[in-house]
Amino acid sequence: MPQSGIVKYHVKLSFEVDGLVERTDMIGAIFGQTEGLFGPENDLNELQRVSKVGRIEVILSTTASTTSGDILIPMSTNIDTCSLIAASIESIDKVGPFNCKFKMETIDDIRAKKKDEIAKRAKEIKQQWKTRAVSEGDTVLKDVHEGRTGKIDSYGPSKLSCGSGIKTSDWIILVEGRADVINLLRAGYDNTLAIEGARIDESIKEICSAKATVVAFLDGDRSGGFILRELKSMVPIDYELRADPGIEVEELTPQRISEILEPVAKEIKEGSKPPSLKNKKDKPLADAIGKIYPDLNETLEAVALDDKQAEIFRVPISELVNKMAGQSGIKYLILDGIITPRLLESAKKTGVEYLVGHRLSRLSNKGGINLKTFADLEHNFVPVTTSSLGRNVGRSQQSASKHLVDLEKYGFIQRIKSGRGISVRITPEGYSQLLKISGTLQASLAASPSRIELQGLLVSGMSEGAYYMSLKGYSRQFVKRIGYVPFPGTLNVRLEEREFVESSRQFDALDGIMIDGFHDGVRAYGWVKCFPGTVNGTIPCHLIRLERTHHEPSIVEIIARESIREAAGLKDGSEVAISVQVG
Ligand SMILES: Cc1cc2nc3c(=O)[nH]c(=O)nc-3n(C[C@H](O)[C@H](O)[C@H](O)COP(=O)(O)O)c2cc1C
Ligand SMILES: Nc1ccn([C@@H]2O[C@H](COP(=O)(O)OP(=O)(O)O)[C@@H](O)[C@H]2O)c(=O)n1
Repeated sequence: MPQSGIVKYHVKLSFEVDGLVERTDMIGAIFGQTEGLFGPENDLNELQRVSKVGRIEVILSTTASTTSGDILIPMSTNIDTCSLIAASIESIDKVGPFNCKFKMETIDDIRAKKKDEIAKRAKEIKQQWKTRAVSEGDTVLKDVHEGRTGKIDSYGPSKLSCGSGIKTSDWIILVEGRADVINLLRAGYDNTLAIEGARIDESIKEICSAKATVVAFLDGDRSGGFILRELKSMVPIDYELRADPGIEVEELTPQRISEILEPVAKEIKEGSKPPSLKNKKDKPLADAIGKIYPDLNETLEAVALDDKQAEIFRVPISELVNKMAGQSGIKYLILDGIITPRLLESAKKTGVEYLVGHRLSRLSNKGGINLKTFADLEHNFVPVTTSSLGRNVGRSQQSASKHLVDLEKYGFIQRIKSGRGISVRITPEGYSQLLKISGTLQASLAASPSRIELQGLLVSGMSEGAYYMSLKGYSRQFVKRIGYVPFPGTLNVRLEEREFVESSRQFDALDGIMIDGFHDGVRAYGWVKCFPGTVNGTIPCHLIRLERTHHEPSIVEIIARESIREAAGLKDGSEVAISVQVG
């Protein structure tokens, strides 16, 4: 085979020799008798030297007195040279002392053959991919719509494109256009409605208000953001989903759609299950408690009800024992607190039948009173929306939703559907995990260091630091807030050890000196958080954390009044120690 270049042609010849010969005789005849016929550019020896002809294969078979066989010559020249070589070999009439005859059989175009193979394989891949996409779609379809298949349809007076399932599904996905509806149908979602243009149609408001859950799934570009804002001002959106940055929903693969939508679909579907009481007999009590729990929760008060569930009194728990003394006719006593032995005793004396609170402290001798917790009655759930939860923890709505699913999987929370949204509560297992975490946090905060020390190696980047640092929008603020115009650039330090990378994450939660992000009319620039410190013990600097960066977490960036490389005589690979003041 040619060493370099791609084999383009296989030149095949057959031969017959009137005598017994070996491979080397054939090769010798081919090279020897064609040499110099048509100049170096068409000479087999020369062509092989420049790797345009590969190793010549000779396949021999012999009889008692003759030899025949085939020759295969891999070539990467043009077809003219191939033909010329074939014709030259056909002109050979002697191998050693024996007469012979060569006959050109074929010139195979290897690239064409390869192309055919590639095309065949491509068809296979496409077929497999299509099959996979369809089966993925089917799974989602089965999970989400319990077997319904969808087709494109239209909705309302404006004939908005939609999936055929929007009328019957109790939740709806709002997308931007018809192509998105089609793409979501491919992925198995038929409860999709295209808003078609940023102006929100009246009929959209109508259908949304009739659905238990409304999901917005918009393009990952700027206009997707605008549409989302507009939508949110017109209709209540329970879940805000976006395609990946810069990508449109119509461009997503079925697999990606499923990754984005499935957790939400699952949550909606699971959330639709009504809460199940441990004991069905508690239903009337649970209903009664359900009416007062939202107003009682987190008030630290107690409410007493008579047998018709009418309120007798409502007092702070601290006054409850005194209040109960001498009371009669209390059937239900419900408190936003723990049922203690003292309260139990007092309730017994008053003739209370049902005593309900958040938890029971160690109690013995119930004495005929029905003791219940809100958890027993499914009433200690807190309503949440995954978008607000995401906002609170600085994550996307998708990841908040995924976290809730995971927390439930581990048994730390329970979720139920409530009204338009979901409600969650922490399980005893979740509560004990929280206690553990809070203990660890308290211990580490008590020992919280006043400096964070990091070590790493100096590395170069893509010279973007200098550009950003030179922008007026930043440099004006730097002077005001850190007291100097920094050297244009950032010194990148790669933290080689995991413990330093972990330490550096603390900066994200710490307050630093803020340099605000800004907009220059064309694009937005992110914020910068600065922490004062020193490099290698002497050079004053600020470690910066950026809202937007292309660096991975193992790289920290340092700014200073001067060039740190020059001041400390550093080059790529030099060790850098950073000491940053915190708190
Ligand atoms: C003051 C400052 C502001 C920055 N603002 C942005 C920004 O708005 N968007 C962005 O993508 N990167 C921003 N960057 C980050 C750079 O893109 C980059 O991640 C890094 O800071 C410098 O890269 P380099 O080491 O390859 O030069 C900013 C960097 C600095 C120093
Ligand atoms: N205070 C500073 C800031 C940057 N620098 C260096 O100045 C150069 C320009 O910074 P930059 O952020 O544009 O470049 P890279 O970090 O992308 O290589 C880099 O070689 C930095 O390491 C420095 O020596 N001292």
